[in-house]
Amino acid sequence: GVTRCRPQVYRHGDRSPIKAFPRDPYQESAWPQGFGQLTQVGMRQQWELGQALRRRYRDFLSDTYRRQEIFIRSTDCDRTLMSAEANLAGLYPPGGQEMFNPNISWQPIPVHTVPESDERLLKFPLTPCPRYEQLQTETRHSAEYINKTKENWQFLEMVAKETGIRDISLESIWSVYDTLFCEQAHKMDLPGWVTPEVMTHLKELKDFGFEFLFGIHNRVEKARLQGGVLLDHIRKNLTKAANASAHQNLKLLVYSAHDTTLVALQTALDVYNKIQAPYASCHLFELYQEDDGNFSVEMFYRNESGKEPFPLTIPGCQHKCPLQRFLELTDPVVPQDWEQECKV
Ligand SMILES: CCCNC(=O)[C@H](O)[C@@H](O)C(=O)O
Repeated sequence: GVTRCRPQVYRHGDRSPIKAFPRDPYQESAWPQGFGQLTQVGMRQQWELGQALRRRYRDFLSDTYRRQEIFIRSTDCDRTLMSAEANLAGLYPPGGQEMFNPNISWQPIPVHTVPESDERLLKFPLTPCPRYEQLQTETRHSAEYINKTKENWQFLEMVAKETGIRDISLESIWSVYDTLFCEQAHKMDLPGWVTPEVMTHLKELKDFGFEFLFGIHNRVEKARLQGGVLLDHIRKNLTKAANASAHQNLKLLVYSAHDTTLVALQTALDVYNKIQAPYASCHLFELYQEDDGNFSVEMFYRNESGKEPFPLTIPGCQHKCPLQRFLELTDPVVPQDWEQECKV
C-alpha cells in the first residue's frame, strides 16, 4: 500500500577510541584527529549506508533532494554530525541541475542538533533520573550481575593490572575492549597480554555491560525511563503520519546517534540481540497504508554492510504489525511523564 513516514536511527561510523587506559602504548597523539573522531573508514561506512538507503527507497524518495521530505537530527558530537553529512552524501548525490559547482558532486543538506547539555532524546543513558539510578543499584545487587562479576573476578583483576585501571568492573570494561578494538581495527600492534581469547572474553563482558544499562533487572521500567523516550517520539511521528492527509510530505526522519541509542531503543522494543550495535548499523521503521486503509508498521535492522536489512518483529505481533497493535504493545514502555517517573 501507500508508504509514508520512515523514521531511522543509526550509530555513527568507525571512530578513534574515546580514551586510552593508563598503560596503553597509544595515547591521544597516536590518532590523527585525537580521541572520539570519525575516521575515513567511518565516513565510507556512512556513505555506503546512505547509498544502500537510496537503493532501498528509490521508489519512495524523490530522485532530487526536497527539503520537506527529510529531517535529520544528530547528537552534538563531531562523529555523529560528520556521520550524518557522509550519510547524506550517499543518500542525495546531486543530479546535474542540483550541483552548485560542476566539480563537486555533493550538495549541502541541513543536519539539526541541540547542545549536548540539552540533549534528551538521542544520548543514552538519559540522566539525571534518580529512579533509573535506583534500578541500576538494584541491578548491581541482582544474582545475575553478582555471579557474572564473581565468575570473571580473576580475569578482571588481570585486566586491571595490565591496563593500570584500578576500579575495573563490568560497567567500565567496555572501554578497555573499545580501545583495543579500535587499535586492532586500525592495524596497530596490541600489547602481548591481549590474546585472541582475551579479546573474546573482553567482548563478552562488554556486551554484558550493554545489557546492564537497559536490561537484566526490570527491563520494562528501565525502558520507560530510557529507550521509551525515543520510542515515544517515534510513535508520535508515526501516528501523525497516519492521520495526515495523503499529501503528507515528511518521508524520512533520520537520527544520527550512538550504540547506546540503538541498544536503548531495541531493548525497549524487546528486539535487542544482546550484541552492541555495530558502526553505522541502522534501525528502520516503515509505515504502510494497507489497501483496506489501515496502517501497519514494519521494522528492519541493518547491522551488516553489503547485506539487506533483516526484519525485526516485536513480540506479540507479526512482522507487518498493525499500527494500533504496535501502539498497544509499546504503551507499557513509554513514559507518561518522564520527569515524574524519574522521581524517587
Ligand atoms: C562516554 C563515551 C560514550 N560513547 C560514545 O559517545 C560513543 O559514540 C559510543 O556511544 C559509540 O556509539 O561508539
